[in-house]
Amino acid sequence: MSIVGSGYVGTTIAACFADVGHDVVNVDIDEGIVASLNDGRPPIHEPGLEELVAEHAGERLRATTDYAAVRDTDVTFLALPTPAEEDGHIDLSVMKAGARSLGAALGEIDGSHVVVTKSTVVPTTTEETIAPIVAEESGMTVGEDLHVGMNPEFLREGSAVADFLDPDKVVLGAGTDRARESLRSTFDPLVEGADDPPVIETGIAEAEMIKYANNGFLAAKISLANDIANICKEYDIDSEAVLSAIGLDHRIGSAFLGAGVGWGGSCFPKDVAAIIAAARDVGYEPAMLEAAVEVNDRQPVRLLERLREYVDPAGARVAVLGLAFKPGTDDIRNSRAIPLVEALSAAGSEIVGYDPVATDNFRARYPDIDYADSAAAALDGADAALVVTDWPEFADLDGEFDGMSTPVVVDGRRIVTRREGIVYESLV
Ligand SMILES: NC(=O)C1=CN([C@@H]2O[C@H](COP(=O)(O)OP(=O)(O)OC[C@H]3O[C@@H](n4cnc5c(N)ncnc54)[C@H](O)[C@@H]3O)[C@@H](O)[C@H]2O)C=CC1
Ligand SMILES: O=C(O)[C@H]1O[C@H](OP(=O)(O)OP(=O)(O)OC[C@H]2O[C@@H](n3ccc(=O)[nH]c3=O)[C@H](O)[C@@H]2O)[C@H](O)[C@@H](O)[C@@H]1O
Repeated sequence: MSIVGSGYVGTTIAACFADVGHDVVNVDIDEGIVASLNDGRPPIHEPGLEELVAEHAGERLRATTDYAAVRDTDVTFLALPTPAEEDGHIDLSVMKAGARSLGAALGEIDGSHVVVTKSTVVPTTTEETIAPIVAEESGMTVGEDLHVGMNPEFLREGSAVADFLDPDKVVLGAGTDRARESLRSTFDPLVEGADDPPVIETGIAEAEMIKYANNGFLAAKISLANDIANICKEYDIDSEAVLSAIGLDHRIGSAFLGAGVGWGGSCFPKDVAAIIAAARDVGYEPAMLEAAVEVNDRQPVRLLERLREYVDPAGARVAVLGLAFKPGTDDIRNSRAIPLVEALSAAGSEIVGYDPVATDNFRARYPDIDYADSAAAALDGADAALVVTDWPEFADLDGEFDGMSTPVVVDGRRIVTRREGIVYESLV
């Protein structure tokens, strides 16, 4: 099989498919990524990925910048980025470029080929945008020698390999029997090795929509938890007690009820924005998803309101603890630290950021704030601390607070333990 795009998803699934016995070729335009993979080193950091790539590179796993490699395979997965445009709409420019290159390469084959969208795309994209481009460039005919499928991905950064190899479900969207058969045989060895996940065979647009429904529901679940936690806060009720109690109802479930400063990352924000924009285009105003975004946008504002109850940010030295969008990653895309740092800068604060692994990425975007190489150093002399990412090490902070000039700690993730000698305020 071929996998076009070798980023978070493309590399993870390539290594995992190789591990379950497939011959895999990764096609990426980035020569550095290709060289690194062929050397046995993954271009991204994910637990377990290094071992898999090292084991299979040069054997069942290889990488190339040359799309011609797809001709020796019978199925190609497109794992290319689908970012959001300024107005929230999905930006399909990279997908279209990939489809063009793929089609041009397929033009020279005799038999048939299956093209599967792995990227998150709004409903109808695969059939109405991707398939026609591949068909036009290749001269193939959809449903005859060109078969199309959609296989959404649910892995999380930080546990990508484990999530892919042991999924809650596998969704196989297919336009023809040939595409369905190809998806089945691709996933059979994985499904057999996993904990018997349900396999949902469905149409292509349904598969596309399942991905947005999944991410939209999870993002909205967090926002609803935040809404409830905000009410608790106003009543001085312990939101954790409330949320953990409702999580015991199996109809609600305890996952993704973590209230705090909200959701970020490379996917929830862009995917919720894209499905809202797509829904409006077809004449529906998705009020719940819009509210999920509104609540999420308010959480950092509320955190600063809490801070202002104790410290005037103008001229204050504020330690921002946690710059990554979630613990366990150096990814800062749509991190909640971003709106906070921008608002603190606008208010005239002197900001010092600290993150166990994401500092370099944050510094590249915000070179003008201070950075510390430990939480203790960030807290030293600070007038206030904002806790933004729930890194486990922040739960152990204790004597480090003694170095603060005024020990005000405003906790956006309810991770710091209250102690004598600090003014502790939680967001929720
Ligand atoms: N990152 C994640 O945790 C998840 C991402 N997704 C979805 O998967 C898709 C891919 O996301 P990521 O892997 O995170 O993207 P990424 O940005 O990490 O990787 C994309 C790769 O595509 C390559 N590329 C760009 N243009 C190309 C072209 N014309 N031909 C060949 N290669 C090209 C880039 O060099 C890069 O290596 C997106 O639709 C995303 O929403 C879905 C589930 C999880
Ligand atoms: O489409 C995607 O790319 C992926 O998006 C998310 O995965 P990811 O963004 O890696 O991270 P999550 O663990 O879901 O966290 C997302 C954000 O929600 C926040 N969060 C999560 C859980 C919670 O209870 N509370 C909460 O605020 C995290 O801090 C983080 O900012 C989904 O969980 C994956 O299933 C999906 O495949």
